[in-house]
Amino acid sequence: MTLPDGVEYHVFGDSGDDDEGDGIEGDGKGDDGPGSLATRGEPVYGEPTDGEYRRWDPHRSKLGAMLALGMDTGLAGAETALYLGAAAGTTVSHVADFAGPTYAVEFAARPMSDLLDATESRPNLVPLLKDARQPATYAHVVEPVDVLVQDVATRGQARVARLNSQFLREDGRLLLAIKSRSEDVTRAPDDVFDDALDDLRGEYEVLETERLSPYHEDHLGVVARPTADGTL
Ligand SMILES: C[S@@+](CC[C@H](N)C(=O)[O-])C[C@H]1O[C@@H](n2cnc3c(N)ncnc32)[C@H](O)[C@@H]1O
Repeated sequence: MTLPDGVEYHVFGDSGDDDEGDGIEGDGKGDDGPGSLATRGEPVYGEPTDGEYRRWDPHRSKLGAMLALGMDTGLAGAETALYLGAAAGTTVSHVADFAGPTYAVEFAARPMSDLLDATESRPNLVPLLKDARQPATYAHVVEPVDVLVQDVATRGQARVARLNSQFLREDGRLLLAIKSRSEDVTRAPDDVFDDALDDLRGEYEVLETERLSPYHEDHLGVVARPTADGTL
């Protein structure tokens, strides 16, 4: 697996709580060396740091889990990114550490102040207090992007990804985490994932899927690319 430029494995030492035993160090599919996934930037969520490195905790980040599990995200670094479901900035701050312009959409006002704090040292991180189900409300701000990252814990996650495909370049990637319980707590996760993948098709070609356990239970990581029609 290739990590994007700006993301690497770094040994934080004892206090850094490196990922031994989590399936990353030594035997993880995504093992690019010893230590823990890290980017360089100001800390955001109390994560361990070592100089300019900050640990990217895959237990707290679906995209971090996708990278730690060795999924082929297609990320190279310096991409233009649209992130849906930014919350307080845990994951999108790591994205902004290695990406170019990074638009962060979040509709809840409460986590916004933490997200704004994360933007202070990241001039490339653009917070948008918007509903990801209404892309027309931010279409005038967001330029075409190389990667659409989505982690919205809401019903209709595939629909949200379809609605936002308009921003994705033809050769871009959708990196989606689907949470089965947000769709229907009563159904088997595999059935929920099958329906969501069916819903994506037409707008996206699914390239890879992987359950995000042991980091996130009942979540599916999806890498997809837009189909030719209707993209920028
Ligand atoms: C699981 S949390 C995201 C965690 C975040 N991605 C991270 O790793 O740091 C899901 C977030 O999606 C947001 N959300 C849910 N539905 C949304 C929508 N329609 N538009 C924008 N944000 C939404 C929620 O408010 C919540 O903050």
